[in-house]
Amino acid sequence: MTTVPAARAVAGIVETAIRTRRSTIRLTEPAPGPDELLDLLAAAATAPDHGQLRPWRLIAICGNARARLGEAAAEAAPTADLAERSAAKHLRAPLMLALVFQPRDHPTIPRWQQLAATSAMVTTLLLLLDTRGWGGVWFGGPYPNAPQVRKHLGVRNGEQLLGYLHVGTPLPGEAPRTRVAADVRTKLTWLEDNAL
Ligand SMILES: Cc1cc2nc3c(=O)[nH]c(=O)nc-3n(C[C@H](O)[C@H](O)[C@H](O)COP(=O)(O)O)c2cc1C
Repeated sequence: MTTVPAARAVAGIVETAIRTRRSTIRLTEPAPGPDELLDLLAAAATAPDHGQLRPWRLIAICGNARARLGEAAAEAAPTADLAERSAAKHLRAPLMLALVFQPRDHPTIPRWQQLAATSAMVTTLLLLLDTRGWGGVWFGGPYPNAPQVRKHLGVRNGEQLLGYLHVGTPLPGEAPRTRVAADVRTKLTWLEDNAL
């Protein structure tokens, strides 16, 4: 006889948090400070991670440091217009978290698994921010591979900048965006063979 497992008491709350989370693009002050960020990061670091390699590090960029990073990114832009736009992007949120992937050479844990673990950590961090009332969104750039940006942030050889989390307070009065449910029926295949 098979029995259905008992759900943990937090099941409904966790599921609601996941189903209602949205990325927040329009952000304002304040943003979480260093103590809260470390606390959130400790929680996010519980995400699945083969070998607990934690192959990542974050760089928190706030205040005038955002404008200076914006200048470095602007240098990498191919046109003056894109330079201006890319510089402005660095001032959209009070806090930017540069996501640095640090893959290790490992005999049994390939790079792709380390990248998957890093992505799981970032996704968990976004969910935690959202549940605490902070807003956050993951942007891939601008120009994460540009030498100017890598040098400015001190991204070392072998490391890869996976973009930035913009973090802050959702603008007051913004209605939460509703989500169109994904049709996942074509995303799941069952293989079953009950033959004796
Ligand atoms: C690795 C990664 C990079 C992303 N880069 C961008 C980006 O550069 N620009 C953008 O508009 N959205 C980007 N997105 C998508 C947003 O972060 C966000 O997921 C999207 O706006 C959907 O919002 P939702 O998270 O509320 O579903 C990226 C997402 C991921 C996972």
